[in-house]
Amino acid sequence: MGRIRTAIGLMSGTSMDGIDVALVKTDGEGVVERGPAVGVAYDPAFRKRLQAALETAKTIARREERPGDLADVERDLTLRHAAAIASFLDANGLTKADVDVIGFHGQTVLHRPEQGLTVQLGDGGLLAGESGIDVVYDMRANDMAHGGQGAPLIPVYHAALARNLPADCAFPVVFVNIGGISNLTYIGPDGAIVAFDSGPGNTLIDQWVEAQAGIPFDQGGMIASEGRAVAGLAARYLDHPFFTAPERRSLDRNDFSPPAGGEATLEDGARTLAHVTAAAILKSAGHLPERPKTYVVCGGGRLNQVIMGDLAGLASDRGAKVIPAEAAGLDGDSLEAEAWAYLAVRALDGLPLTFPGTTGVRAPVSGGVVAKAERGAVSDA
Ligand SMILES: Nc1ncnc2c1ncn2[C@@H]1O[C@H](COP(=O)(O)OP(=O)(O)OP(=O)(O)O)[C@@H](O)[C@H]1O
Ligand SMILES: CC(=O)N[C@H]1[C@@H]2OC[C@@H](O2)[C@@H](O)[C@@H]1O[C@H](C)C(=O)O
Repeated sequence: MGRIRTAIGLMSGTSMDGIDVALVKTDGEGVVERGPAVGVAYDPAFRKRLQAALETAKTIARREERPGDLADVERDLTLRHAAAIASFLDANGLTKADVDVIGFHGQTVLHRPEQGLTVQLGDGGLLAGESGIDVVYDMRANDMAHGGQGAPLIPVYHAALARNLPADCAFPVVFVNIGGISNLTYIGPDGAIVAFDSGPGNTLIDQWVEAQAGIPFDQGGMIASEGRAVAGLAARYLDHPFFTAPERRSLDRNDFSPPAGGEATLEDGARTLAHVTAAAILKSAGHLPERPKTYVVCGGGRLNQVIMGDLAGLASDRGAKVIPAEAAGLDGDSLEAEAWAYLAVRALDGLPLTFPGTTGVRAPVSGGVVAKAERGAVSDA
């Protein structure tokens, strides 16, 4: 067992709905003690700025470029993370001295694995200075430099959690994260890990209901529950070459676009896209080495009852059961942030973050950049 550190993970995911903060005590290996967690929502104006940042980022050719107002957005984003840390510490009666490291994801604004390009806004040095805590950030780049897709990174944390699942979670187990994009991690009976992005998660639904009704997401799947799936529209998404590609690859939020306004009613569009989200996961799972027996679902999409209903139905047809993370004793909202805390500790100890079976990297590699609190210095982890 390695040294146990107290780490805080910070995740601003592809849904751009806010910052998830979670504390974990861990040795970066088998010891994982999950602590408090909180979600801090972005105000609508900042969410719009992030959405605009994705457009601006499309011109980036080298990952350090910050065209347009991206440098300002990065600073603002980082200061929001610093404020989230300050209020999290305060709310939990902690001080910076109680925390060894922060794992800082930042905001992905561009992800083009085929070009070896992935860009996360987030100034680790600024966050270390503001919080007074060492920060590990930019954890995707080293994987890409070694031939990986730069995502998903969460599988090594799923594998750690899989060691302590309730006895009724039969293996193979698949952890599914339904965020903006969905990704899955397969853990075989022998502990083998296979992981990849599995398709659009909530991003199409969010963009659809925003454009059609001016609301940010389909709470509980209420809108979808009043609609009917449009078969042709669903097929258009599920026939995307991504699902039949010989090699699994990671996705950019912009790889799938929402339907055009006239293609469905608000309800039918939401119903169709909820089905696409569920069916995409099962379609991608067809590339796994063995049929999964249990799906453990994390991320905001598990709160959409229509997605969950379709997922349960499709999985049951294949002899598998679907449970939300909470039924496995986990917290489906904070799991990604917990993972970034866990990854930061692994990075400090030089342990691999990614593996050939998770990102396609040539050999297991560590990663991340360390920004020291006291000196404002930055170095590779
Ligand atoms: N109560 C709810 N009912 C239905 N959907 C919800 C609910 N709460 C959140 N969501 C959906 O979950 C999304 C946020 O999920 P999550 O925070 O897991 O994503 P993320 O971390 O931003 O994305 P990613 O995992 O792709 O990086 C929201 O945009 C919304 O679509
Ligand atoms: C490039 C990037 O930010 N990818 C995210 C995104 O959101 C989900 C999916 O696409 C996954 O590949 C990844 O995040 C998770 C947390 C990961 O790296 O494991």
